[in-house]
Amino acid sequence: MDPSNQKHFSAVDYVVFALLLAASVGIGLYYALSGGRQRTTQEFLMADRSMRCLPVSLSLIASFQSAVAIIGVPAEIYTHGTQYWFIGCAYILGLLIPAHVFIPLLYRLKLSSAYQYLELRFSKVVRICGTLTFIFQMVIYMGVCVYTPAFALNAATGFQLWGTVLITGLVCTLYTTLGGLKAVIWTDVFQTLVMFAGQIAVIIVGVERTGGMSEVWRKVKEGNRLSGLDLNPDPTERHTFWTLGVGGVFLMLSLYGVNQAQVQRYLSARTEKEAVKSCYMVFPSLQLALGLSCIMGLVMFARYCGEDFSEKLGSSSRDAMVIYFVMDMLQGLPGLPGLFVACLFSAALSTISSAFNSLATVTMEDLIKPHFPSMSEERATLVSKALATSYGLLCLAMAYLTHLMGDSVLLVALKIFGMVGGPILGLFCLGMFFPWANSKGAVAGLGAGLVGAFWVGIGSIVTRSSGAKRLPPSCHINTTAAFQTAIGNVTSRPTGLHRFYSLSYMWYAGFSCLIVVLVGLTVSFLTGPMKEGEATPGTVYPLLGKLLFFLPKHMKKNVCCVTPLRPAIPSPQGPHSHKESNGTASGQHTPSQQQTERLLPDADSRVIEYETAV
Ligand SMILES: CC(C)(CO)[C@@H](O)C(=O)NCCC(=O)O
Ligand code: NA
Repeated sequence: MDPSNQKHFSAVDYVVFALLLAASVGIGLYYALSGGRQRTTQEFLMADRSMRCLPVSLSLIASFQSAVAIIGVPAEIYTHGTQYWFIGCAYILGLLIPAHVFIPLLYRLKLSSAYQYLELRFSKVVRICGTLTFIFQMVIYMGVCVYTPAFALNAATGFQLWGTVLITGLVCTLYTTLGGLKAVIWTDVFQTLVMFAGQIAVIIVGVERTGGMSEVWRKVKEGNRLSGLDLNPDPTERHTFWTLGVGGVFLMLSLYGVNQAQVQRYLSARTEKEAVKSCYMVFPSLQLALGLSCIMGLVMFARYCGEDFSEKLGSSSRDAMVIYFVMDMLQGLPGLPGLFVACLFSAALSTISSAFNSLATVTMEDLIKPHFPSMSEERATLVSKALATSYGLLCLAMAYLTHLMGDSVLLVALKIFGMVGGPILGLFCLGMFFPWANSKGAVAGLGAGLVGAFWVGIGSIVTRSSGAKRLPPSCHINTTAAFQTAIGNVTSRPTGLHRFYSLSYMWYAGFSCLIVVLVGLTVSFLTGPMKEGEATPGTVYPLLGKLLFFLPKHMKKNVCCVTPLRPAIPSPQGPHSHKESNGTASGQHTPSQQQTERLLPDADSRVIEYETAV
């Protein structure tokens, strides 16, 4: 970029930014030296299962709200209009289902890693496949997260690119390793507040400097940036109500239902009720975050009227222009550019730290501990800390990989969530909702889901079938209409495989989840489906039983093949009563020898709980 276009920081800005880093490390140090001083894995990885709902909920939004969203969403609104806002509709089911299906089921199993569920429900192999898929997902995502803010700052202000990447990665590794999950959650709380403060500051100053609310509104309307509800059912249409509001639900479920980073936070809550409450509290904050990013995109549009930034900012224009806009707006207000940079890095740090800690957890719990059952707690904690550090260093390497990709960062992040998170979601759905699914079916399903997702994902990159319609770079309605007819004449509908490749990326999660379930069920039925009572108690959610609530009980029992959500509590009438426990449609359940063996060694408490109950 031409250096004359670059904006510069004042000393105050550097101080504000340095304060953010210092405060984060300070919180890490505090939790290294207080409480149990991070000497057990229970504290380091699970925060002693003692958290309250407010910090948990702020930490939940921080996990997947990174600089990618802060920069990517305004850039999306600026170029394509406000259609993306409808992803907010997906938050409703995308949070209600985790709160009422996933959290109760996972919390009651007293897990440490979400993937432990897969061993309880299926087998060790499925657990390891699930864990490896998760590690793959988070390692790539982490690279995007650490690279994005550094790259955008570099393009707009000449801030040293790799120096910034290195500082972010190292500071984050430091406080994550020092303070464990408690530090991660409490820095998330602090960083989420800084994130909102930075966005609000830019919007207030931006509206002021573009001539007030009504002026912004007028320009946005003239430029045709306000999108109505697009109900086009075409699944290749990039953003419509269906892709965002329905496809987005699967994306949300893969993040808020089964992703270890989030499940670990639910499990760290002191009670199940607090966990559910924290999930509910994510809703307003996530809407606020989405709303602020959208408004920022609109203010930016009002300011530049869709001006094309590719000349000023080079190839990286889409994402870098957000920083350019911020620096332009905040010029002459010392401290505010620093606050925005702090906002950007808060968003990034809180995501990367969640990734480090969750990766250390699954590597420890799913890959190492099962092989060294007699490892001392002290040793295990030390290994977990070493793991957190190693993932921190790996993250720097992944940032370099992102550097080589060069696409819109929001697109890259959401594609990763869909392509890799979708199949994991499918695996959990297969286990929770389909009692017949067996372990062979699960492995085959996961494999097929990943192949399907990567086929369409890579196909779309190679054939460049993004399905994006660019809005004209102008404020005036006349040119808009002319531009749209011109576009309409040029673009023709893709056919055959090309049509498959142009599937909207918002459907990737739903599409791959569906493949996992379909292939998983087919293979299960071919290889001998599981029978009633074979699955570990509490691992199947009686979905069919709940959907067929109108059937008489004995018919449901035959059709649904369910195990109770919670080990059956004996009712006063004795063991043979037909009272339903916890609303499930099950009959009384007797554990077989096989099931007891299927429980993990560290699940002793569960076995006892169960046996005493029966
Ligand atoms: C996870 C969602 C989709 C929820 O709105 C949102 O936070 C988002 O678009 N995130 C993008 C990825 C990121 O910010 O790292
Ligand atoms: Na974040």
